[in-house]
Amino acid sequence: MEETRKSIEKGTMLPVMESFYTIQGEGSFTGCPAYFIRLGGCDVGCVWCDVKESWEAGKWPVQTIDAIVEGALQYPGRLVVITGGEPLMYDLDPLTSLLKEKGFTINIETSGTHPFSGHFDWVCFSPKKFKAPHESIFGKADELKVIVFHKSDFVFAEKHAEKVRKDCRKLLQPEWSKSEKYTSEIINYVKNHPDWNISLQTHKFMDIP
Ligand SMILES: C[S@@+](CC[C@H](N)C(=O)[O-])C[C@H]1O[C@@H](n2cnc3c(N)ncnc32)[C@H](O)[C@@H]1O
Ligand SMILES: Nc1nc2[nH]cc(C(=O)O)c2c(=O)[nH]1
Ligand code: SF4
Ligand SMILES: [Mg+2]
Repeated sequence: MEETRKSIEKGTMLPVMESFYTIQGEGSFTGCPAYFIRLGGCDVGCVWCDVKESWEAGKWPVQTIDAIVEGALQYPGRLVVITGGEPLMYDLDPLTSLLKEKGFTINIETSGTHPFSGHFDWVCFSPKKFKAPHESIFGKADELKVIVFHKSDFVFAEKHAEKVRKDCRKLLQPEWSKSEKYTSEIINYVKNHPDWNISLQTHKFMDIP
């Protein structure tokens, strides 16, 4: 028990809610086959979160990083997406080092609310009103993906855009249940603010994980 706790703290064992080979549905890598590793545990509490069952870390089996990487190696794709839950609740240095050793391209989906760790080829930063980001995310983000659930989210998006790198891609993604209302507003916004692009949750249209 104590050994497991220590291993989680070191990042050599991690709680895994699920892992699955699918098509990246969102963001810059939309359409790319990828192996998703969904770590358990999140303390952000987004009211519209589409994986609330991930929040309680203790609910999910703890796996060694060797077992996690072995799972990824079973599929032909060499792109891994680490998501959650909130993956940066854990030290991701050991897992990403091992994945890199095996030749994977490694992307992360994060709210950026915890100190940054790990080595990534692409960092998707999706800031949340429910918990402020940790300063360490701003220099790391390759993609700023803001979920639009309320009209105030456009201002929220611009506020975060001021803090990321100049070459960071800026994406607006409609919150799934409010898609009908906000997709048209996002289209208008992007046409008038061409430095922003649209991201949709295309896996939900395709009805795949
Ligand atoms: C479930 S989160 C896990 C990773 C991390 N906790 C985060 O929020 O970035 C993965 C992505 O799904 C987005 N997302 C979650 N629920 C959504 C919803 N109902 N509609 C649209 N996007 C959603 C998040 O903003 C994030 O970009
Ligand atoms: N297909 C697919 N693409 C995704 N992109 C980000 C996801 C996530 O939940 O982090 C996700 C997901 O759950 N499925
Ligand atoms: S930060 Fe991500 S996993 Fe956590 S509640 Fe928000 S959308 Fe869900
Ligand atoms: Mg998802």
